[in-house]
Amino acid sequence: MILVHDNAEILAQAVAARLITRLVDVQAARGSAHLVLTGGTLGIAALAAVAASPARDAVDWRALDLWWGDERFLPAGDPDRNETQAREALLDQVGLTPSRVHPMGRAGAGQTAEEAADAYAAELAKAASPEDLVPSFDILLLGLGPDTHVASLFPGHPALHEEERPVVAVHDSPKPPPTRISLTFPAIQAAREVWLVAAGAEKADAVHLALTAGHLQAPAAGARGRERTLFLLDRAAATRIPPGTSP
Ligand SMILES: O=C(O)[C@H](O)[C@@H](O)[C@H](O)[C@H](O)COP(=O)(O)O
Repeated sequence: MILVHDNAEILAQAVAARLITRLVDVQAARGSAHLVLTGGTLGIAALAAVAASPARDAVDWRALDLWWGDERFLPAGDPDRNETQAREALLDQVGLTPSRVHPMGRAGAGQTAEEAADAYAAELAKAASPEDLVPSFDILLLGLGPDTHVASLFPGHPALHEEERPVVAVHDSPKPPPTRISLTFPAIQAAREVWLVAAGAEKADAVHLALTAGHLQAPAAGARGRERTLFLLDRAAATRIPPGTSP
């Protein structure tokens, strides 16, 4: 489903409202929820909007498992880490269960990016059903790069071809910093719902490709959930959507 809002600010507010409502519904049905966060301007703005929402604490934050779709492989606390930005925007303001917050590895902690990716895969497997590699994520948020990247899956990079491992290290990222950790398509596509969030004219072509191309040409074309896929856009990012297409 494609939803278009007037501008980035309203989009962030609408994503926040939708996220709160969906988490409340999932927790009512299953008692807990798994949410995968993204970095990027909109991804963080949506978290800040959740933090400011009067309905925020309708979510049972103690019964929420938080994961990341990707991470910049930087030292703990580095302001450019998606984890740091998520903590500042929301996580430090709500009563999460610390053991249910699952940040990806940090540089300078004695692990290579590869070792950190393997450690994350083990953490995912531990939280998953015995036959699965990752938990059944209820909502997996993704931002969208102008080059159609999602998480840290960049066009032309080997991570696009990973069909087994749920998490990989990424080097030479065209978007700084160069070293990252990312979920792969198998992990992303294991999610019940994938919500792709994008705003700005510079994303319009990427949105078009995300709806019309293959995932090896445009990684965002692989951003699909098992049960539902939402493209949550502002008008400027939605100008090149071919009539009648949906994710
Ligand atoms: O670590 C990251 O950089 C993000 O996870 C990345 O995938 C981001 O979501 C997109 O690049 C969109 O970012 P903007 O919304 O800032 O354009």
